[in-house]
Amino acid sequence: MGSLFERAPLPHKIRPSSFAQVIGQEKAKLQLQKYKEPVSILLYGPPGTGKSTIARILGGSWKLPFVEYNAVTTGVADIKKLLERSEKEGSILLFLDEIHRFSSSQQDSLLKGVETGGIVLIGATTENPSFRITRPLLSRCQVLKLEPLGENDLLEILSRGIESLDPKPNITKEASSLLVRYSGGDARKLLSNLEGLVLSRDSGTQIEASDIETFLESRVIEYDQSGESHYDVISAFIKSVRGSDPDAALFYLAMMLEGGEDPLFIARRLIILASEDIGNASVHGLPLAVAGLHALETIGMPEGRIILGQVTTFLASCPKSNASYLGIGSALSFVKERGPSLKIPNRLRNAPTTTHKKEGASQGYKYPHDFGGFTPFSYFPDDLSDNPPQFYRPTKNGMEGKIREHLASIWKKISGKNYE
Ligand SMILES: Nc1ncnc2c1ncn2[C@@H]1O[C@H](COP(=O)(O)OP(=O)(O)OP(=O)(O)O)[C@@H](O)[C@H]1O
Repeated sequence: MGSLFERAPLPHKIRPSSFAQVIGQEKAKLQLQKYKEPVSILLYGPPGTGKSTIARILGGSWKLPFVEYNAVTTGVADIKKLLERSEKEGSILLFLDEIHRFSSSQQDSLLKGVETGGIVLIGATTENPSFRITRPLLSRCQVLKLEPLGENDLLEILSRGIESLDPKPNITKEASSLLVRYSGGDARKLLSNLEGLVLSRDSGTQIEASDIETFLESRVIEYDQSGESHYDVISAFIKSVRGSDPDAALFYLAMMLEGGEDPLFIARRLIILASEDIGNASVHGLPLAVAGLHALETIGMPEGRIILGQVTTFLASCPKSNASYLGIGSALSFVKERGPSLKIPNRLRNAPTTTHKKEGASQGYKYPHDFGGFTPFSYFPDDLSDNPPQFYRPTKNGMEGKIREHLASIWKKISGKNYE
């Protein structure tokens, strides 16, 4: 058991690292321990009952590199990249949380890897796989159902949590039962509530049933981490940052933190936003968001809230541009349509040998620094030179405005570019 990070949230800190430490789930454990060789599995069960925990344990016992994605923030391109990596490095265990959020075509992108064994998939879902997982994927996976954790299981997990806290809190039996009842069978919620409760009180005082009620009542916002409200709040959060409203963004950030959302999940979403919605309008956005994730991993909670608060307010206050996001999107569509038939022009090829030179490689290339840093030149394949496509259309926002002015000034005599 344990986490790399001393200050990691309690559920992470005491996550079981072997089947012997997993409480309950006897039927599933019995079945899982039979899988000596890697197999792809769909774990179906209520939130906080051990799905990601089990995936990690399997990864360890099969000695496979472990990659964790959430289907909400993952696309076909990520799966393709993983497949390419597995072709070079061998099998990879992909733990795909919320797999039911993948569309049919996204699920199809997993088939090749699962079929060849390059990707050993462990998909986690709270929804019945027969309805939400495509037939071809379903037929390639073992389906295992995790049961809701019973009262005794939850009490055992709670006492593990209590034992691991320093100083060890003093909680009455009634208070423990109440915490279990309010967890709704979700061990993560149970442990997060315990941690929140202990942090909100002076150490050494006895925690009674009435304290639990007061504490939980103060959490006015009903926030269901794996249900619809999780997606509604993260969506409202992202939209507020994108919409440059730091106050609304902080409001939704606070809602997520109060509700026990995984802070690392929030930090990862901010990294994507920094590139997708701010991009070159403020080039400080992406490095700050990445630094935020690293800082959070090092510092943990509750201080991690300060880091998330800073990253959120900065990104919300930055000028916005989705020009590079749109640019790579249209370049990818273009290459998909035209790419294979287009040749790299000789003037851009390297000429390391005399044969290359004889073929004309590098002939006509103009080294921009010989011309003061820039000289007009045709970089596209010859078939496109007459009418070169323009993918990047910088906005006038923030620093991108300067980029746009610069590009306009150097490319002004060249047809096909439009920076007006
Ligand atoms: N069966 C269990 N035995 C012991 N601890 C558990 C068990 N299930 C969950 N936990 C505790 O709860 C935490 C969260 O569990 P885990 O991430 O495995 O749940 P999950 O089923 O993947 O949830 P979700 O669907 O919400 O992602 C774990 O880190 C661990 O501390």
